[in-house]
Amino acid sequence: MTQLLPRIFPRSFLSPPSILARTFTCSPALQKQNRNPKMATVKTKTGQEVDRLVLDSMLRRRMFYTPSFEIYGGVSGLYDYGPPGTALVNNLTDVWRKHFVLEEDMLEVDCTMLTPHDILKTSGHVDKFADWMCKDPKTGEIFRADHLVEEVLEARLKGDKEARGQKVEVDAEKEAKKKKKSKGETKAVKLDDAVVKEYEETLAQLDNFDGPELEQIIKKFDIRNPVTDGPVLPPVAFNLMFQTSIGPSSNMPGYLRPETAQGQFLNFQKLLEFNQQGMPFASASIGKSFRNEISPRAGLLRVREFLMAEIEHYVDPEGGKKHPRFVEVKDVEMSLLDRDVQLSGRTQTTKMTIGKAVETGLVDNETLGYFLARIQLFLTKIGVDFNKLRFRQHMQNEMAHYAADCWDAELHTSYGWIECVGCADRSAYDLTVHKNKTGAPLVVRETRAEPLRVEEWQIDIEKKKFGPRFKKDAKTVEAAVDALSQELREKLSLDLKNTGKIEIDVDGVGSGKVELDKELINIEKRTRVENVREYTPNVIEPSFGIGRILYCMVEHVYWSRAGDEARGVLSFPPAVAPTKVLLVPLSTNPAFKPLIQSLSSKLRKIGVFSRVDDSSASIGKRYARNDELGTPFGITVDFQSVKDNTITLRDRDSTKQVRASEDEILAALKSLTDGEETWADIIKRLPEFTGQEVE
Ligand SMILES: Nc1ncnc2c1ncn2[C@@H]1O[C@H](COP(=O)(O)OP(=O)(O)OP(=O)(O)O)[C@@H](O)[C@H]1O
Repeated sequence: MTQLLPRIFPRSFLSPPSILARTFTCSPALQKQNRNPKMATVKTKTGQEVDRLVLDSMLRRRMFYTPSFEIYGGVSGLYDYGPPGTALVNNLTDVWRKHFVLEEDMLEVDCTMLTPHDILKTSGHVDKFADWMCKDPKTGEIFRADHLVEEVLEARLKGDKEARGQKVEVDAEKEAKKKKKSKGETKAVKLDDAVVKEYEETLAQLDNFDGPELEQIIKKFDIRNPVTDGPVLPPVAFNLMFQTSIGPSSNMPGYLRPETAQGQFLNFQKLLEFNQQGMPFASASIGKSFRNEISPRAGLLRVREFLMAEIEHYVDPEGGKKHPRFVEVKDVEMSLLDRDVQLSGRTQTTKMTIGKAVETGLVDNETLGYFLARIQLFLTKIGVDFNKLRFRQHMQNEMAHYAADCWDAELHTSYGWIECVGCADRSAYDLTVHKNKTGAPLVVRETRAEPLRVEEWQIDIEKKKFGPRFKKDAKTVEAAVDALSQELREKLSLDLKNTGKIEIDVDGVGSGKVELDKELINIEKRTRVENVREYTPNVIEPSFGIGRILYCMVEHVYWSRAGDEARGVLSFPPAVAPTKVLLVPLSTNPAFKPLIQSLSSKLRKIGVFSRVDDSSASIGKRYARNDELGTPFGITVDFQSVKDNTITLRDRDSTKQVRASEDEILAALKSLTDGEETWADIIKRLPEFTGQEVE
């Protein structure tokens, strides 16, 4: 009997009311998706060009993933993973844990997904975690503004190329969608050279634009609904968080978290204590995040619920943010696409070691550089093709105002370059805002070797009067006073002396301005002797989207045997392959059963996940099925095995086999799946088998 893969697979956490109320609605978005026009081309690792539709249908047929709630019509942007997909996710996160958490002694935490409003208000998500969308007032269609600009300008550039008789790479998916919905196809219209340049420059910097800038671009280039050619309204901000309320009384608004980071920041003080005040250190977390994307598309690449793996590395901002292990990665060569190149409208990457990139200041500091290199090592370990990987620096406007530097690891696929990992130096922003809001000491305290004498402007607050004057806002006002810079304190001390009162800005209190007089505060220059240094650590944050990485990696390891599209192979490295070894008895003869059962149990004991295929299909068919599932090794049991306990081991990629005793093959499998040996090592030390299995 065929041994089944584990049947536990995570379902989407989000359920539409239609499912919960058991009524039927059919999502037009999913219907559109299911119509599945001819797709773009996947360039495989062996250089073939395969229609993406072929890979897509293989992944669905083998149940790597499937649209959630499909029999109810589905909801775009929500997917369930099937057994091989779930195993792949688990193996990816397992490698991630070993590569980052274990290797660096990180402190892993698991925080709640439900987050009260106040936390996300303080972090800035309530006000700023938004994308820009525009609406076609006639059809009601909603577009993500930057995607709309991209689509229209790319179509015009394509039309220009056609008119100039140049070769055009066609994204057949987009073309087919367009044709289906409209009369119009891309028009072959020659553009002015200056216009082409302007379009290209705009596209290269698209991530750099905010809403008003996108509005200007839409006006300037007369961007319209690509289907109806109708005008669209100016972009408006759309917050991407799913709102909910916590508890039955609905008086505690909350959100499903859009990232795992905030839970880690809020536990900083306890984690530092757990780490016995040792700095630097990192926390890490793997968990679901939720974003109400305006236009989810491209399968797993843009979804509304996804697994994130995030690291928050806390570092002393003084001393250049050095990393003690940077020397181990400094020679790692990387493809870097820097900000200046993008601003000039180009997309060429520079190959450079990370050591050089940090030395020349291209990458801001060692700790950031260390993580960029470690991200690359992780991605190539799980099967990502180095030649389809680049690190793109964020442009100034693209970064949050507090970020010091930010790079995305992007992977090239049939959808173009896709951001899969973000790596940002978030400075001290997050810990500072939460500290200011709550008064919790999210800081590091270190005893100084030599006491430090500091001349500074100090503010004394008359607490007895402060409370009655500001009531519930007293703490917030006090925190704002504490946060005043030395420069401002000096200026305010003069104002206070001259006018008897001052005004300061306080976030979240009425109009934001608060008046303070001499009765409430006093500002004076004094000398302070500091025995303990107190500082807010800076945070370097590598942030991984597991689903995106999974899909891009699948495209990178995909190829078809002998150029035959029907014979797909997924060459997963053994560490991430859903099943490590397939056990195949030569036929359904009961004589093979005891040996298969004993092999199965021995493999379980040594921790190598196997699966039995004892169906009546031919051996070739059974292996072909497992090529599609990416199973790297196969053991065949024949009558020779029953006699002398020798078995064959087959390598998925080369289809070569070796024959040896059961013990030798099991030991080889263990070292192959642990990554201690490769197939090239095995075939050197065990006899190759080129004959036929004994029937
Ligand atoms: N809607 C999504 N679907 C799947 N993965 C996502 C989604 N949004 C973000 N991610 C993943 O989470 C990682 C970190 O999130 P981050 O906030 O940096 O993404 P982002 O810059 O908002 O992404 P994008 O610009 O593509 O919307 C991304 O690199 C990506 O792998």
